[in-house]
Amino acid sequence: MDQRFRQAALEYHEFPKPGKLQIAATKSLVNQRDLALAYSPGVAAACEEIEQDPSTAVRYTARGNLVGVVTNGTAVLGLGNIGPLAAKPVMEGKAVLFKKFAGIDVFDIEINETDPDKLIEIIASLEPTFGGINLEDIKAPDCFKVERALRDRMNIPVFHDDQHGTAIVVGAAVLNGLEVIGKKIDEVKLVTSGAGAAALACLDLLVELGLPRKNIWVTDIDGVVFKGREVGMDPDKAQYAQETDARKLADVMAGADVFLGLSAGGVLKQDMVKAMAPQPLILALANPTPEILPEQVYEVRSDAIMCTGRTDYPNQVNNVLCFPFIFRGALDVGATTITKDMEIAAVRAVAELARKEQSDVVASAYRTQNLSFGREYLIPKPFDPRLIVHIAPAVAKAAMDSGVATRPIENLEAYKDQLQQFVYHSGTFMKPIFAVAKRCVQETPQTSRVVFAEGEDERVLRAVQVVVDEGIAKPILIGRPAVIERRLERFGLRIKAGADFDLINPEYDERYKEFWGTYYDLTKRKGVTEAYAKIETRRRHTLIGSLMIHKGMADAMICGTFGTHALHLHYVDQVIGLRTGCNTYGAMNGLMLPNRQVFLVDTHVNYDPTADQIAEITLMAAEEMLRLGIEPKAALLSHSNFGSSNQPSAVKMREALQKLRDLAPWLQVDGEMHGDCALDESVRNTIFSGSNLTGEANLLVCPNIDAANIAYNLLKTAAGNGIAVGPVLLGAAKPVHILTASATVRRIVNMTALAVLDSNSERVSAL
Ligand SMILES: NC(=O)C1=CN([C@@H]2O[C@H](COP(=O)(O)OP(=O)(O)OC[C@H]3O[C@@H](n4cnc5c(N)ncnc54)[C@H](OP(=O)(O)O)[C@@H]3O)[C@@H](O)[C@H]2O)C=CC1
Ligand SMILES: CC(=O)C(=O)O
Ligand SMILES: [Mg+2]
Repeated sequence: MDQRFRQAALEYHEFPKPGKLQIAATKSLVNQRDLALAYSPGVAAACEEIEQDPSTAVRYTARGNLVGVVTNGTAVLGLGNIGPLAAKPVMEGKAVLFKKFAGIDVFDIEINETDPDKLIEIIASLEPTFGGINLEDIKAPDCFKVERALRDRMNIPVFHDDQHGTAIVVGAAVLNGLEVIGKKIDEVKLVTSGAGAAALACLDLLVELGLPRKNIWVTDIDGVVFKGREVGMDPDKAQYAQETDARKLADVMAGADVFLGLSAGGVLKQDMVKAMAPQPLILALANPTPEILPEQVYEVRSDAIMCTGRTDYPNQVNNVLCFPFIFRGALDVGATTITKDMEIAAVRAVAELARKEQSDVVASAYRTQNLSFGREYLIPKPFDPRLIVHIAPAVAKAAMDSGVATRPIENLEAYKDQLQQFVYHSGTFMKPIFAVAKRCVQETPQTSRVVFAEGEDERVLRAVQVVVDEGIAKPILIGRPAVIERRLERFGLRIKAGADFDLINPEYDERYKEFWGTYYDLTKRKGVTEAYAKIETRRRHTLIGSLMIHKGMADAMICGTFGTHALHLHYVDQVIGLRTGCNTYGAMNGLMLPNRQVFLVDTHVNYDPTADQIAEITLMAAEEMLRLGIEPKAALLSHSNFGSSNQPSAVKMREALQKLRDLAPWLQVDGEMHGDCALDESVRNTIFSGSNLTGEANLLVCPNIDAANIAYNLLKTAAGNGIAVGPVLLGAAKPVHILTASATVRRIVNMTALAVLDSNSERVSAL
């Protein structure tokens, strides 16, 4: 890990609050009555029900959706025995992944105990708290004993993620890898480096999938696992001992079709790779440093297929593809354990998903990568929103078939639909946009230059630090060099002018004459004199940024962190103007709330838009949402509900609806309607039947700027920790986003990624 990334990781963990987790209450507690219900005396009712019938705990407590991620810190990633306290960041991380990818709540439990028997007692005693136990980073062979004992004793799923989560994903990658190179699982030779928790569980599952035991050669820190070896042996390892004189990894690599590394960084050498069979499949999965890096493999074997455990290379084989979803399925049917059949169902679901056509969401999100099934895409990406919809129902069904489901699901199709909703509500949608932006920067930096008009602002500087760390844009800052340098130092930021970003000094730039000349040419018939053009070009940074885009020196702009929207739009309009075919600008704001995504228009531009403008803005917003991989469902909002009022604003929305129906017959849109009808289909259906709008609307179109702006700010503030995206400027000829004075660092970063997507739109949509 380089020093910069290390520093970024530490900052991520420390700010704005230490750690990655907090507890959130699911019930309101705002008055005396709530207090009486939540606590004494009301809570006693829930206690008594559970005492009489323990199965009701799933109704009255959070247990049914609560998993304990439990470790004693004895084999943490590839870091070794670093102890339970140092393991806590990893366990918090697993908790975040459970929540983000599958909506599962987690308590991370770090236990200061290395004696496996005592560990078993402690964990077994936690059964009343949890719906499932995810064991994590406990060293082999203790982990085998602990898991077996807990599976016997506990009546909830116990799953050692490093064993079975890894095995499931490795199983899928091996099945798909062999399919790509045309080899059969019962004919290949496999060599491991590592004979610990992960490696042995992978081997057990691969044997289950058809790999003959005699074709497996296991090595660990003491070399080859052979019959008669006495050092570092245990019964689980002994099952794979071979009758052989070979003693070292290098001795068994000749002719190997598959290498499975679950040991430590740098163990596999180029000479060993050279000795492998044609088209070798190499899974170098040690974290954070793999047994060998892909570039080292390709130097000596261009015919190899590579997988690592890391995000920054293709084919990320990591148990994150499995554990959130296998628990989702198991919890939803109240499984009492996780059976081999549930694991195999998960393997098949992961493997099949990579072979399927890409969903719209994934295709639009990762469009710049080659994501058709093949050498660089053996298994799905962790942010593939289809994972939950595929794996969880497969696991739930296998649990029911195995007879371990205490709450069987009658209608699996309805269950899939319910999980689909989760995908859209989970707010993971920014991440793939970052991935595309990053790819654009790597491949076409010349069209990924974003100019930040307010380059001296603290939030902008902090955001640019993230932009540079993440590699999601080529930043250009407008600001005084001495001021920027001083502030970077004061805020402890690491970015440097020249190396990480270009700097435009508004007080002195050789191109000043060229800039004001262009501005004057563009505006001399709009009342701007030469003298005024000179003054404006020196003091208005949004104007300088717009001129840079106009002259091809930048590709996109982020501005507006001070002042009014109109102040900035004025210069954008003068220099960049409307996109061909557009008659108006509009502003769209998105909110990624915990349980829904909504976009609102027009929050910032048109004070009282006409019906034509509303129709045009709605259409531009819907198209922008489609580009983000979100299916737009538009509601035209009003104080009037489907014709209940004839006030001018209601009539205007009805006219806008007719225009939209003509302009965009493909768009799900209806109105005019109340806000509750928009967001709740059941309310809508009681008022009006036959709407072409189904489900929850996610594009809320307001009759005027007051309504849109007020609704947006109320929702944003009331929702607390939702992610805000916007305002997205609609209608401009080039990607420019005018933010607001309340823009946060996170919002600036999000908008930068969006701007890069826009500035590469021709390339992105051509691919
Ligand atoms: N990509 C993924 O999803 C996952 C990756 N992993 C990674 O796999 C690795 C092992 O994890 P886990 O099985 O949980 O840990 P364990 O401690 O249970 O096993 C580690 C194994 O690797 C062996 N080993 C350690 N150092 C070397 C070395 N230099 N050369 C050869 N063998 C060595 C150990 O041998 P001995 O016991 O003799 O010391 C042991 O057999 C870690 O790097 C971890 O990050 C784990 C789970 C999931
Ligand atoms: C991914 C994981 O669980 C590990 O490396 O330990
Ligand atoms: Mg682990």
